[in-house]
Amino acid sequence: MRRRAVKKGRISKSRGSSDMEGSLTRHLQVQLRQVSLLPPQQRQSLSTNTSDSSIQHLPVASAVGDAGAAADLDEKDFILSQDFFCTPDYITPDNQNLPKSVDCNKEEIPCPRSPEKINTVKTKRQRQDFSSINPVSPSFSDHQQVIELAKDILGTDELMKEKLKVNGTPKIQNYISPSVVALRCRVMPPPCIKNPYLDDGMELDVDPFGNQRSKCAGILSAFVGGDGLSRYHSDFHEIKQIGNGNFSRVFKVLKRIDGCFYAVKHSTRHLHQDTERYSCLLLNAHTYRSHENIVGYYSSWFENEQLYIQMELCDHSLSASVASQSFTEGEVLKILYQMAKALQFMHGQGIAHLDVKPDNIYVKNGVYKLGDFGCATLLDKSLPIEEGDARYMPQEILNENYDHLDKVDIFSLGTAVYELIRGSPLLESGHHSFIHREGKLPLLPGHTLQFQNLLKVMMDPDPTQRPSAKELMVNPIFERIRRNAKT
Ligand SMILES: Nc1ncnc2c1ncn2[C@@H]1O[C@H](COP(=O)(O)OP(=O)(O)OP(=O)(O)O)[C@@H](O)[C@H]1O
Ligand SMILES: [Mg+2]
Repeated sequence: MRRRAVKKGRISKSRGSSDMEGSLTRHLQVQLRQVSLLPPQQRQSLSTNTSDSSIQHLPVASAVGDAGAAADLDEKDFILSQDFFCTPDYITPDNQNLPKSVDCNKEEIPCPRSPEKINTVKTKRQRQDFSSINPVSPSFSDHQQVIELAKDILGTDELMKEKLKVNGTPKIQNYISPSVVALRCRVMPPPCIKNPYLDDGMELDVDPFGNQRSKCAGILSAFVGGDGLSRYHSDFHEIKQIGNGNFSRVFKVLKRIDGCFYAVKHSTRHLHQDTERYSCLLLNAHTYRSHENIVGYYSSWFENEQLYIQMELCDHSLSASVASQSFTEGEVLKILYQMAKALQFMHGQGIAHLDVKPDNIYVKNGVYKLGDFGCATLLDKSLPIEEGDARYMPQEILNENYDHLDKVDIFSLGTAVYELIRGSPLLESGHHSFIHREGKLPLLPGHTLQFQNLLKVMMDPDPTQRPSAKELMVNPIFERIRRNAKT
């Protein structure tokens, strides 16, 4: 099983018509495989424990694995948000999430478990909550705010019912209006500009909400503008675009509810099939791991058939530095050591990155982090393989030998480091890229023999001769870095 990438700079042998689907389907398979590795009792308990956000994808995965369920999923516009148990899903049609016994087409729905008294209390609480989370327009009363929003969202009949409820003299009792459900889903979290508990040194010079504070326009456009409900716009305030990929755009955003900055990647690929969507969500949760040298992952979801990934915001990637600065041996060794740590972690989880290159090595506060898991796959070759950038791929990959996928990452890392130390980008084809694949590295004047030998062995044409990430980390060349890390 193999796939070939179509990105610029990537190997581009035939992949049939499944260029875009390839990694996505593979993503699904990665997750399914992991799910199936769990013992049945554990799977059972996980799938029933919906309060644990880290495993919320499991029921979805098992649904995909089940043929009957899969057919069901085809028919429905199913809820795709990973945290679907906790937050409203903004792409799901309004009625999807209601209990089966509730007929969502009727405005007046009997609610057997909601006696009048409890309804009143709930209404009060909802009003209070809304008031406390509305710093955008503090002069607006909560009631007024709800009604104003409702005017935009609901029809007049529904509005009357809302008014009656809010006034505390409900004419219609034991009743949940779909309008109320819809309205609840449209409540925007508070725009917290800066999280007071974090001191990450990243502050905005200007108030990102600008004059929207005094107007309702901003908040309303986030609710009802463009394509309808948008989780992206209601949860985040977009600051600026910070990157452009082949199939993606990356934005610096401020999350309204916690006041922290994140990077959100919009995949510009349109994912029409449920399986494609699931697989994207699931792989992302699976591969972005909690490790100091791996770009942090927070969440992913779909809007308008596009995948959104909320990630840790980094300062920049190393590709920006290749042309502008040349690295000293000491700096490069630091990068090498930290990337070896990231790879040791990933390989230990049975995952190969397959696209290690300066572009995918990010820097944050002086710490190097491996990111972009678009080509990640399982080491045991049980999944299709999509190689990354051809310039960083060893010869065995070009020969379709996938026996040592972990060593492919080692070769790519060696090549990336070689490029950084050389201070100029590798060409897509030509003398240098050919030579480095043959293990005939030109000497690097001014650099220690120990360092040059290490690069040479990392880029050995025979993958079995290359050190593993674990072996790399204990190389004596990193002695000083290890000592410094301990102190
Ligand atoms: N977490 C992040 N923090 C800061 N900047 C980022 C982050 N992720 C991506 N970027 C920026 O966005 C650019 C594009 O990233 P992306 O991974 O989408 O590129 P790509 O690999 O070319 O895209 P694709 O995955 O579609 O092929 C990066 O080069 C980087 O400048
Ligand atoms: Mg990338």
